[in-house]
Amino acid sequence: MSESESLSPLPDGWIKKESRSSGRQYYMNKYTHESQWTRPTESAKRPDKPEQVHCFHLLVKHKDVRRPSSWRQETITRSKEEALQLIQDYHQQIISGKYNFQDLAQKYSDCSSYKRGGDLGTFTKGKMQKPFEDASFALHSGEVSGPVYTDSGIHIILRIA
Ligand SMILES: O=C(CCc1ccccc1)N[C@H](Cc1nc2ccccc2[nH]1)C(=O)O
Repeated sequence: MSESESLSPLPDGWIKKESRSSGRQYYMNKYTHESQWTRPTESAKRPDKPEQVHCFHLLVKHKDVRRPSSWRQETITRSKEEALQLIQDYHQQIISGKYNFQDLAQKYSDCSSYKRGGDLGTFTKGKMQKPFEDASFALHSGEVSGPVYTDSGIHIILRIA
């Protein structure tokens, strides 16, 4: 390392460390914790902000789901076909503008999020069941999905952000 390099300050976001095994100096990116032997010449890169979405959903369970019970019905007995018919009715009422998404979710959703009109808050990838995640991230803000099938039942999803 030249004289000038050792005197110049480290670029932003780097920490100088010493290897326990070899005693050699190395440099660690304080944002990603990645390390390198060579002295950095540019500021440390920050990880991309993980993409996240904010969604509401209305869930209709049926007798074959993982937990066939909800605040609405202790033992859910409707068939998958009956659940789909209900979801299609709700979907039609929402896209026609006849009813507000949150009002229907608050009245009819079989998920505990009914208390907040179906609001699930924001989430990144890796948090929700895959079909739900794929549908959510495929929506544009303000868009309502068609029927989405998960182990919990049949959902319609509204993405707001
Ligand atoms: O797992 C929950 C709680 C979901 C929740 C997330 C964030 C805030 C509030 C609730 N409820 C299940 C039904 C259920 N299964 C889901 C699968 C994907 C998204 C939402 C879901 N809701 C159930 O009640 O059986």
